[in-house]
Amino acid sequence: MTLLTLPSPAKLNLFLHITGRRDDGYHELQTLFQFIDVCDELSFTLTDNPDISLIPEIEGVAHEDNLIVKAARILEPYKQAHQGVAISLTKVLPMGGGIGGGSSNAATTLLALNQLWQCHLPLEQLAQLGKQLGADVPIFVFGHSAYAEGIGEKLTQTDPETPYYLLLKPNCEVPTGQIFTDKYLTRDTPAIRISHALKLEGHNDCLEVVRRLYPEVDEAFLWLTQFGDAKLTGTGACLFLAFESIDDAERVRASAPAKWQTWICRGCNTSPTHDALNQWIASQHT
Ligand SMILES: C[C@](O)(CO)[C@H](O)COP(=O)(O)OP(=O)(O)OC[C@H]1O[C@@H](n2ccc(N)nc2=O)[C@H](O)[C@@H]1O
Ligand SMILES: Nc1ncnc2c1ncn2[C@@H]1O[C@H](COP(=O)(O)OP(=O)(O)OP(=O)(O)O)[C@@H](O)[C@H]1O
Repeated sequence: MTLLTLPSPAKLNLFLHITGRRDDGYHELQTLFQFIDVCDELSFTLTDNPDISLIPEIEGVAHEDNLIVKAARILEPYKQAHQGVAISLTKVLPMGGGIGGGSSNAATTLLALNQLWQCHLPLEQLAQLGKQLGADVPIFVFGHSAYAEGIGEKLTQTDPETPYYLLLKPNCEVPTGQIFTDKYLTRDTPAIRISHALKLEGHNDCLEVVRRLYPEVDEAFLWLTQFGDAKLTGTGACLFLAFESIDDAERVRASAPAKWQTWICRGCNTSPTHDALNQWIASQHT
């Protein structure tokens, strides 16, 4: 029985500029992605029947709508084996948080089944397949911090600093589509050069719209701003603040109102999924 267990991390958008809107309604972005070591966990066991099972299902998400199942279905035509897969999920990452949990789960599934089903697809092809499931899937497939353009799929690998972060989830979920269709969203931030991206004190163009629509985010943003340069990730709802020391981060966390979920985490420039997968591959060859 082959068992592969992988972490499925969250991402932060260290900045997110919206530079335009395409004819299909999708937005042109310039953003800097970094992973954090807050993760869901997915376990994959090959089975003798061709089914794709998932335990537990996510409440409110139908089996075939789950991005884990969708990712497995996308890979099915490429599999060299007749086996199906039993997947178990430990969900930690809040949904509608702007930290990309669903996209991360999809990418982790693509990476795991590419090995277990012996599909032998290169990362570029996995990312291309994953893009159909969400704009954030390619970065999780690629597995290295990157500066992104296009709708988030044109990636340039980079290595930003890896501070500690206090991640804070206000008591609400923000649907990505709602923010991108808001008429007050800034869509004309001047494009920057890639070479400037790492030196940039960038901002998130979604912040003002999210604060106006979600008073919970506004309140949490004002609270976190007392301690430094608080930022929104993606289209929210999560906010984050960087710290040089874990003790400083812990002190601020200790004073956070109990109604908000908080995590202390560390930025990582390689995805924990890839670290674990590489270890597993190495163990298969010994
Ligand atoms: C905001 C980010 O999280 C930044 O990393 C992503 O761009 C969003 O990625 P995602 O959640 O995977 O988004 P998708 O599931 O592809 O899209 C959700 C909805 O957001 C809008 N959307 C998304 C990405 C983008 N570049 N422009 C858009 O206008 C579209 O209306 C789409 O229907
Ligand atoms: N495996 C999954 N994990 C989380 N959400 C899923 C999953 N499969 C489907 N979904 C759906 O995707 C929606 C978005 O979830 P997700 O956790 O990716 O939010 P998000 O962090 O705001 O995403 P993003 O940062 O990509 O905008 C959920 O509300 C849920 O309906």
